Amino acid sequence: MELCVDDLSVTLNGADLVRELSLDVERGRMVALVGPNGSGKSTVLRCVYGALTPSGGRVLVDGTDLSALGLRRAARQVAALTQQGGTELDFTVAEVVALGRTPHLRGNEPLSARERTLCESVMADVDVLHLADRGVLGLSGGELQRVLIARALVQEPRVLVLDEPTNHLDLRHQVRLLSLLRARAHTVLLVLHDLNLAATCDTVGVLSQGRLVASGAPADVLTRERVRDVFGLEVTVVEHPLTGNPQLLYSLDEGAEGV
Ligand SMILES: Nc1ncnc2c1ncn2[C@@H]1O[C@H](COP(=O)(O)OP(=O)(O)OP(=O)(O)O)[C@@H](O)[C@H]1O
Repeated sequence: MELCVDDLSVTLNGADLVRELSLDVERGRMVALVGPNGSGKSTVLRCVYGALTPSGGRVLVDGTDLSALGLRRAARQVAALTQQGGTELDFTVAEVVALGRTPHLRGNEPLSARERTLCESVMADVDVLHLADRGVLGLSGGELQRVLIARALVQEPRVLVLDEPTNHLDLRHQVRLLSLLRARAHTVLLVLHDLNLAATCDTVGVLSQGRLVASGAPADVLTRERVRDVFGLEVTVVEHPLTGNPQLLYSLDEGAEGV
């Protein structure tokens, strides 16, 4: 198993944010975590990429407990796109992407020819190569998000952990990103709010109040009853005519109780 989240619990300031959560991601598979705001998705990811020490349980990557590794070695195992992943300094796009190679470099060692080619090809993949010489502070939200995704990809980790990677992306870039992750057979744990995008993943895990209340194939998990129970929303579930994945349809009338 590439990533094994084993009996994870997080208690902060007396609140149980994550409760006894276990989840595996096989090599080359994509697992989406979905759930209402505040259900604990980011907290789980923070434990996986090492920003938070769980109160109980452990995270294993390829059988190794990440907490036993130093920062550099851990960063070769897991790369993260976080919700607060921006930069306050006006580095160029190319410089920010190249920072993804830091865990693989010694001191001020320059990038090798292979690494420079890797950075360029990943920038082309996520459609930011044309922005290479621009300062990141002047980018649009979606452009910056794609730069940060590129930085995580060039890190070449075993496992990619992506917290709402489609945030800010237009529809074409959302689809392009998930297609790329799938085509390259990356091992991915990601948080998504769009349940129809989550339905394209191999496994969907549903969080509610810190508990994993369902996990499995999208068609088994994304049912009308579960969406009603967990999200409090009435949806109609139809089968995608081409892929067979479940697709959720909703109308504004069903969500009219206020936010
Ligand atoms: N340091 C903290 N102390 C107390 N509670 C916290 C702390 N950090 C997060 N929380 C709470 O933990 C809960 C889970 O937060 P988390 O960010 O994991 O949710 P999420 O499912 O990712 O939500 P969203 O969909 O809104 O991004 C929330 O209620 C949040 O307010």
